[in-house]
Amino acid sequence: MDILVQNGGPKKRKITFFRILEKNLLMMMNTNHLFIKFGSFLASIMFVKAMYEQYLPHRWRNSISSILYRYMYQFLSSFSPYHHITFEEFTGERFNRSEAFTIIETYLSEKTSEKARRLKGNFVKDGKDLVLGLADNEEVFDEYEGVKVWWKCRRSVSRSQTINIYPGSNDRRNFQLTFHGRNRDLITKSYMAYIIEEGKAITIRKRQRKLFTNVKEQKGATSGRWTLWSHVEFKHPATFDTLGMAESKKNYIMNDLVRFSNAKDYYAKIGKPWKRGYLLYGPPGTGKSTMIVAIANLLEYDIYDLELTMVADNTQLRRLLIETSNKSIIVIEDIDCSLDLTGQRSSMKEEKAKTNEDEKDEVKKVLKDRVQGENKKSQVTLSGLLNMIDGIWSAVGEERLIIFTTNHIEKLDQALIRRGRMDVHIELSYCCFESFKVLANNYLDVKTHRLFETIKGFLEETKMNPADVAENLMPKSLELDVDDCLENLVEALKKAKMDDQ
Ligand SMILES: Nc1ncnc2c1ncn2[C@@H]1O[C@H](COP(=O)(O)OP(=O)(O)OP(=O)(O)O)[C@@H](O)[C@H]1O
Ligand SMILES: [Mg+2]
Repeated sequence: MDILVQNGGPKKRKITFFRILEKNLLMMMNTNHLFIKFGSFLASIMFVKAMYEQYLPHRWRNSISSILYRYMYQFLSSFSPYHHITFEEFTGERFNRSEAFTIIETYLSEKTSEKARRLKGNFVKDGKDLVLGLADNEEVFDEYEGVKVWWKCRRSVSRSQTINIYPGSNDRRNFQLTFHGRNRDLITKSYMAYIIEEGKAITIRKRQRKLFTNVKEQKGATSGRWTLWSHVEFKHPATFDTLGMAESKKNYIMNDLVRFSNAKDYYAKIGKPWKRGYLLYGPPGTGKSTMIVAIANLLEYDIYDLELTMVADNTQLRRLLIETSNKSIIVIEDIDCSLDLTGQRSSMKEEKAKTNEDEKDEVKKVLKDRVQGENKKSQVTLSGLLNMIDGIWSAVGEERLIIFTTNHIEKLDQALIRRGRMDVHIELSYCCFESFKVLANNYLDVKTHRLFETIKGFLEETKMNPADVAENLMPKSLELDVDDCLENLVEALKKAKMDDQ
């Protein structure tokens, strides 16, 4: 409300103002009537406001207003039982987003988006997913162990006159958490720890998983940092459901994996880094690589496919390890062919025997020659690899699986595969009837068939890997004819049996 005193010059007007104010204050103090006291109090405030607007230079007004507001706020909040914690979006360096703010934002986007009335949406993963978050200045409540707290996303626009080259960088956002003072301990200790854990878990759940491979050092496309890994989006439909394997073995492996992924405290208790080694061995085409994908899909981990021949030396191997993220699988496929690691701890006699054996195996010989050629560049040693698996550096990061695959377990150095390094050894073998049933169900949607008994008999007598069984089960035309597919398989099994004899 503006009060104007129009008569007289500015000096006279000022005097009139003070007189009226004085009269009001005197009236307020002298009267016994509550109503008049209150009325004159209000009138005094209005006069002060009018004088303030009339006589105070404009440049002072904002700062005086904010000081007054701050003191009034402090005065009122000293009576309030509620406490506040503020998390700024940017702390310290202006363009470094605060980790706490990001975690809270993620937490609130999932936990409170059902409760908030005003939300804001954003597309992520190249426009495939919609993420909802709290709209600016919207408040929402959350409950923790029966205690209610309030979150508010506050946004203010800086009044600074400087022009900023970064879009939106004049906006300041923060999350304000409000709670009753009597719950202070619970909120600052357990609730905050809970938010951090949940926020991180949600981030991991929602992230786009990646398949990494090691490269010669290059600049990361998004981070701009020099990196040794390049990646693509990880998408592979193989799961434990589609994996042909005896049910009991499958359950054992799945239970072991799930137990591992929930065993953070256990590993801390026994004083071991939170990692586990798996060795998958068996003939070609028995599902080793497929199982790695199934594991990654089960635990929602990233995969780091490490090509050892591309690694210059042990130091680079260590750097590669450091650059891997948590919740990931580090895979070295065909470890027996990757580098000539096997001979380094064996005696000369064993080495010679091994060479003779290899020469029988033509494919392996070609591979070995190639690897020996590439080895000239790579100086990774067995001890370097052992250190990567369980040396001091292996404790960098957590929740990681290291998986080796091989077709020839007998050729590997015992030090490499002993328990503690490769904790679980899983043999993937030729197709058994149980594996066949899983494949038949996947490929043909059949659980029983008159030819099943015949196939069972053949599978017991002959060795066919699941990859070949799967290929025979694939319909050869657009129309799915179960009889045809199963007969194809019977023919193939017959042929394999004759070849074996
Ligand atoms: N146990 C299985 N269950 C389902 N599919 C399988 C299985 N084994 C093999 N396959 C199929 O055969 C193909 C080859 O399997 P995979 O690459 O996993 O074999 P591998 O054991 O890794 O072979 P290699 O030793 O040659 O690397 C896959 O595309 C997969 O579809
Ligand atoms: Mg493979």
